[in-house]
Amino acid sequence: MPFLSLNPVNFRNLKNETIDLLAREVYFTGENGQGKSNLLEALYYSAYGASFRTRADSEIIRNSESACALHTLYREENGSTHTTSIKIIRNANKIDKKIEKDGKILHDRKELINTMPCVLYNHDDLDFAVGSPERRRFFIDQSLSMYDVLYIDVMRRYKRVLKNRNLSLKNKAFDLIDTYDAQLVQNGIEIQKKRNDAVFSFNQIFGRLYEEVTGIDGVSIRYCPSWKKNAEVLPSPSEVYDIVHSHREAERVMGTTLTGPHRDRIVFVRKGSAFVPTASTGQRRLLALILRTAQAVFYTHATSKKPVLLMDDVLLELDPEKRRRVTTLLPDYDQLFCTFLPGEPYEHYKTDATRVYSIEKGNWKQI
Ligand SMILES: Nc1ncnc2c1ncn2[C@@H]1O[C@H](COP(=O)(O)OP(=O)(O)OP(=O)(O)O)[C@@H](O)[C@H]1O
Repeated sequence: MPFLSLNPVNFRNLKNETIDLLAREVYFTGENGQGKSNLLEALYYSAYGASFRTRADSEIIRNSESACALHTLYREENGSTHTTSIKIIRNANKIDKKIEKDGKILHDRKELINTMPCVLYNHDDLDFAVGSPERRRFFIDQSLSMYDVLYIDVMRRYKRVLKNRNLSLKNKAFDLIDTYDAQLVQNGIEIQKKRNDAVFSFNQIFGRLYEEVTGIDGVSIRYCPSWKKNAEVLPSPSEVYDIVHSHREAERVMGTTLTGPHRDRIVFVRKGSAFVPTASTGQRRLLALILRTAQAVFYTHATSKKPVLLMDDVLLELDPEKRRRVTTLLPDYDQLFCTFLPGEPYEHYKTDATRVYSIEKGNWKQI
């Protein structure tokens, strides 16, 4: 599934031309603020129909323009080539988005799933180690949503019922709560099970990789579901109902749903204790980086397909030895895109087949 070419049109500062991506490794090098991350963002947007940097699609349209587009050509494993085309149009107060695959309109961006699965390594990943519990839930949800349409569906159903239930609690429409509970429990249990299985699979990969890079053994990921029976066993539906009901009075007072997957926690542990509070900044950064590698391996285990890796300046902060270890432990990939600042030793990593572009003011030139 490698990208063969990308044609941005009015996408941030990128020039409106087609960039040839026909290589297993493509490097973008340039000073800060020239458009390297914009290129990675354009590739990611083509793969998922959304940005990893902003939720506001209006931001990606070039200043002073009213619409932008991204056209890609990519190849599937069987050798067939396909196209995607995404148009984003600013209309009065709203944004219209039109996604096409091989010229056919897709009504939901989830239909892009598995087209060009991208695993993105970037600065903000540090949040997975030190940010709020929501960020770690996001990571697990994203890992599952990369290949499992049913997970996307169940998450959407859960979020919808949660929103309605919270609204009823806030408006004191308590007679509706029983109906919402049935949907909350049913969808919530499905999410818990998939998250539990995903964390189990991550642990088959993560601890070993982390030890190979840092020398620290025994670091693992612990899933702490909001609805729990004990540390090992997820509760049955009737037990979940009991948990939900036992919070009813408190919820009436607070006006919000107090239990469920939206309150799940995911923590890094070592020898039974939380690992992050005692980890150094470098060790925290590596947690996030290795987590991305584990995400790529997880995807390949689940689908037998290799992802595209997008690496945005992530090697920059590592010392040379850690860099070497991280790069030798990169997961199997179909294609790799990597950004570098001028002066970074990208020559060490490149092969004869690597395509290197220098990026300046949104323009690219092969070097
Ligand atoms: N909507 C937009 N319209 C026009 N230009 C934009 C828009 N959004 C961002 N830019 C420009 O894109 C440039 C930022 O590019 P990008 O984030 O890709 O930098 P970079 O090359 O990755 O640098 P760094 O190494 O600092 O991350 C800035 O010059 C910014 O002004």
